[in-house]
Amino acid sequence: MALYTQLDAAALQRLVDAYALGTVRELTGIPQGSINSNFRLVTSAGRYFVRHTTVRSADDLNFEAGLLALLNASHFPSPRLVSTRDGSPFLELQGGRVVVFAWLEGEELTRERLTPEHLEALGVELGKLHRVAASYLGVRANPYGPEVVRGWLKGLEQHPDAELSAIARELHGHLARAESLCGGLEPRGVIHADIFLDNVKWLGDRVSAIFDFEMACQDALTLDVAITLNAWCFDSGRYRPELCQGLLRGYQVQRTLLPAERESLFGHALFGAVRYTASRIRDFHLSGLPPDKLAPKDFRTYLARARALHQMGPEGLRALVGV
Ligand SMILES: Nc1ncnc2c1ncn2[C@@H]1O[C@H](COP(=O)(O)OP(=O)(O)O)[C@@H](O)[C@H]1O
Ligand SMILES: N[C@@H](CCOP(=O)(O)O)C(=O)O
Repeated sequence: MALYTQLDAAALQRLVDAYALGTVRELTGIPQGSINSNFRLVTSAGRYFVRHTTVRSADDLNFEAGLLALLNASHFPSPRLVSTRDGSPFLELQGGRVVVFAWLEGEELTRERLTPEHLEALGVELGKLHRVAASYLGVRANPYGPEVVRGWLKGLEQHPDAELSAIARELHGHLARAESLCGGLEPRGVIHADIFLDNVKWLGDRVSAIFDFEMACQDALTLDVAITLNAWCFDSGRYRPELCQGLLRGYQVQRTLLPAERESLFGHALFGAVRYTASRIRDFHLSGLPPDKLAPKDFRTYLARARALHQMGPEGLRALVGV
C-alpha cells in the first residue's frame, strides 16, 4: 500500500517511544507503494520512512532485516533499518507491524531520463547484490512464484469484467510457456525481486540506494535480472535495446551469465511480465482506493511486455539484449 492504515495519535506515540525517536514534528502519508501503508516521519531525532504492514509475517520481516544488516555491513547501497530500543527489527502496532528506516537521500529517475549508462550502473549494483547476498543464511521462498500467480489468474478468470477474464486466460497461456522455458538448472540465491524505478535512489549518475527489500527471497538469479530488465528497459510499447544491453553489460562486470541463464532469461522475463500484470490488476486496478491514497500503476504496460516477449521469442530476446 499506499495508505490503508492511518496511524492514530496513541499508536504514533507508542512508535516514537519504542524506537526512542524523540518528539514528533511531522507525519505525512505516502501514496506510492502497493500493499503497505507508508509514511514520512520527522522527529527531533531525524527523518524516517515508516512502513506499516498487515501482510508481512514476523519471519518475513526478520529475513529482510538480516539481509539489510549484511548489505549495510558490506557497504552495498541499501537502507538502514532502525531497531527498537529492545533491538527488535519491527514493532507490533495498530493491527499490523511497523518497520522504520532512516530516510534515504537521492532521487528516483523517470523513464524519459534513462540512459544506457544508468542501466549499466544499475546492472553493476544488481550483480554486486547477488554476489554479496550469496553468503546470507536466511531462508525465504519466493512468495510470488508460479503457483501463487496461477491462483491469482484462476481467480481473475472468474471476474465478471469480460476483458479481465479474457486477459487472465491469455496470461495462463504465457505462464505455461514461461514455465516450460525456465530450465531450473540456473544458479539460485538471494534476489531483490522488485527493482523498479521507484525502488532505486540516485545521486547524480550514481546509485545511492536500492531499497524496498520486502519481496527479497531465494530464487533464480536470472529472475532478478529479468524483472529489472522488464521494469527499466521497456518504453512506449517496445524493449529499448540500448538500455537492455547496458543492464546486461553492467551485470556481467560482476558475474557472467552461464549458458543456462542466457537460455532461461526469456522464460523468467515472460513469467515476470505475467506476474506483474496480474498483481497490478489485483493491487491497483481492482483496488477501491483513490489516487491520493494509492498512486495508480497501469497493468496494461505489463501486459504489453508479455505480448512483446511472446511475439519475439527466446532467440529474439537474446539478440535484443546481446547475450
Ligand atoms: N527509506 C526511504 N527513504 C525515503 N523514501 C523512501 C524510503 N523508502 C521508500 N521511500 C519512498 O516511498 C515509496 C514507496 O515505498 P516502497 O518501499 O516502494 O513501498 P511499498 O513497500 O509499499 O511498495 C518509494 O517509491 C520511495 O519514493
Ligand atoms: N513494483 C510493483 C509493485 C510493488 O510495489 P512497490 O512499490 O513495492 O515496488 C509494480 O510496479 O507493479
